[in-house]
Amino acid sequence: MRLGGRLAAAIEVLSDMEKRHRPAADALKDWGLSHRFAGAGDRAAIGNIVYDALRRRRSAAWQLDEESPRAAAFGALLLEWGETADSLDRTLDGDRFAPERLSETEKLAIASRKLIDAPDVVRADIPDWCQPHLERSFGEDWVAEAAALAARPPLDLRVNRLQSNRDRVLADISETGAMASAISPNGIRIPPIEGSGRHPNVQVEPAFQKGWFEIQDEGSQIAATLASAKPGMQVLDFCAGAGGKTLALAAEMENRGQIFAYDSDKSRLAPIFDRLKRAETRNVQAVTSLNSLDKLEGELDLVLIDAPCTGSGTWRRRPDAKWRLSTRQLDVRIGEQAAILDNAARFVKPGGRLAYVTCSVFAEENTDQVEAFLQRHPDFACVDQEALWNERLETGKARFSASGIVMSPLTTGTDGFFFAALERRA
Ligand SMILES: C[S@@+](CC[C@H](N)C(=O)[O-])C[C@H]1O[C@@H](n2cnc3c(N)ncnc32)[C@H](O)[C@@H]1O
Repeated sequence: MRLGGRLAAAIEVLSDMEKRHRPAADALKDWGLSHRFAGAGDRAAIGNIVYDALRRRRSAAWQLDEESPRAAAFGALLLEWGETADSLDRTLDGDRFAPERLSETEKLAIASRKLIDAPDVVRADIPDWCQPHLERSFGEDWVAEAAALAARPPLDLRVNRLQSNRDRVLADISETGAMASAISPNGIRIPPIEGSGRHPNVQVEPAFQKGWFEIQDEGSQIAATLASAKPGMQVLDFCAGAGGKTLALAAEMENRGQIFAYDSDKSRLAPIFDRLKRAETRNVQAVTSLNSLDKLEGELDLVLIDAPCTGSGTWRRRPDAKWRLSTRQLDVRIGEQAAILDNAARFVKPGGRLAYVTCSVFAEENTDQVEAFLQRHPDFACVDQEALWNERLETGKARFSASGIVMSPLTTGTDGFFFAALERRA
């Protein structure tokens, strides 16, 4: 397929998403199933246009002065693929699979509108209601922070120290362009893709099959490192999900001590069993019944809460979620987070630690939660978060406050994450 056909396909997928209110991944999968002639390269390119269009939806609408799937897809090529109105005209000319070429009105809008003059919410590429939340979290940097959340993400891997080391994995996958991560001591980064490219399918690498590495955003790796699990500890991963952080904690603990991996949703926890096996993790018990944990009350060295959240820190990877999110969902998550904090804290032993993590950048889900928790639980106190960072990591600088650490694409080059460590008084 030429660019014109790929562009037309992307418009079709974006229209389908809009009409049927469905996630990008589902709409792209369906398109692929009903267009089997399209090769892997075509699918990757169409996916890239769709995801770029979703990341930059408001800028694209501003640029073309038109809000439609067509404007979003053309905008993606103009804003992210280095195309111009002229180059698109030339490329699409004579391509019978291409969408209608840019109209004179659209061309006029492109020529006369400069993104730098656009309102803040447009340059930030966010829904209006998110502005006060981002402004509260990032102060005067909020537009730049939000814009960084609208860029393409890298592919991050975490080396499993139970089985390998970073140099060995880097040597093994050297042809992928992988390099050591900037901050995470066990991290490897494959930079963001360009244009119509795609990230290598690292899951087919023998090194992956052997359990030498996992796919995990560097921010998530850093959060697991900051949790400070040590060999021999008794640990509860209270929202374990598919076990991304559990596996990182097990490696930090060198397979010694015990991790209870609990999740209230059995289906979310299910993939953990295969992952534990592949990583050769031997100190994890997956738990699906909260009652079975009762005997651990007041006994554990570390309780990690990787809380359900809005995911506003992951908009680079899931840009469709940015437009679906609502204040109502934010309120629901805030309620869940407070309840989980109260429920999980009782397992921490006196002198033990509670680590609270979200992949959101909203203060309401982060520092506000920590501060409200401390009001309700005066037997807990925050540790010095910046000192903890410096003790656990050799480099890097995030946004530090007394009640937590915020990572973001702009400051740490990671997804947006929040981490806070609290200690229960002995
Ligand atoms: C951010 S995800 C966890 C991701 C996982 N820790 C990882 O690193 O791959 C949040 C998880 O919290 C779980 N969850 C939601 N409400 C919960 C509750 N009340 N108790 C325990 N887990 C809960 C969800 O099922 C979901 O798997």
